[in-house]
Amino acid sequence: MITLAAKAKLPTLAGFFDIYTFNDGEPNENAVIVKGDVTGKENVPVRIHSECLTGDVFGSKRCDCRDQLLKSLVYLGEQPYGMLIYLRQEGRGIGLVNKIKAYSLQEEGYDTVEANLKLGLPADQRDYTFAVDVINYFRIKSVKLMTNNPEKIKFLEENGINVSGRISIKSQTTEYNKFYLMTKKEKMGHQI
Ligand SMILES: Nc1nc2c(ncn2[C@@H]2O[C@H](COP(=O)(O)OP(=O)(O)OP(=O)(O)O)[C@@H](O)[C@H]2O)c(=O)[nH]1
Ligand SMILES: [Zn+2]
Repeated sequence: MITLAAKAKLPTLAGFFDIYTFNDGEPNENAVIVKGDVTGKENVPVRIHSECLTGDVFGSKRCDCRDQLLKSLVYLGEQPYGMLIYLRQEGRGIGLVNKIKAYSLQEEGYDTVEANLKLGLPADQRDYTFAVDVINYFRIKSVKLMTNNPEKIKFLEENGINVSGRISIKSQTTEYNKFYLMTKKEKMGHQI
């Protein structure tokens, strides 16, 4: 269950959005940015983006998060309606300190999945309940999910959301992220 906490206009590099924050009884302050009027609509393009401080903010090349974030924003900015749900689940839910510990292990040769396991943590600890609640809050009839991650689609469908399509977000492969992207494809089933 979520309730609206505050809403305001948010002009961005990708056009005009509204930003919503909600109370959901959890300590994380998630943000939702909405293009146009999504209420009651079908086939709404939705990006569920997981926080990556190193990538989203600092432009780290170890991952493709910033690339996906910017491409999603530009795409949404061109649509009549759509939204981006920004979930504060850094490091696939393990937090910043653990993610940096995992990076350090990756420098010793572990891949992104093995590094989490080595730390005694699950490979992916994320939960998309907040996203489900947001989609229901706007009474959205169906979504086109902007993702390469089949787990996100599965979670939404198992929780009663009608996923009418998938929009893939192709990100740039570089010498720094190619092993990470390959691991996502081969070990985490990403459609890339
Ligand atoms: N634990 C850990 N988290 C990482 C690592 N690299 C990126 N992340 C986090 O992974 C999350 C993004 O997940 P991805 O697997 O890149 O993509 P996704 O969100 O599952 O899939 P898409 O919807 O296609 O973007 C963010 O929370 C990042 O902080 C890493 O090496 N270890
Ligand atoms: Zn990242």
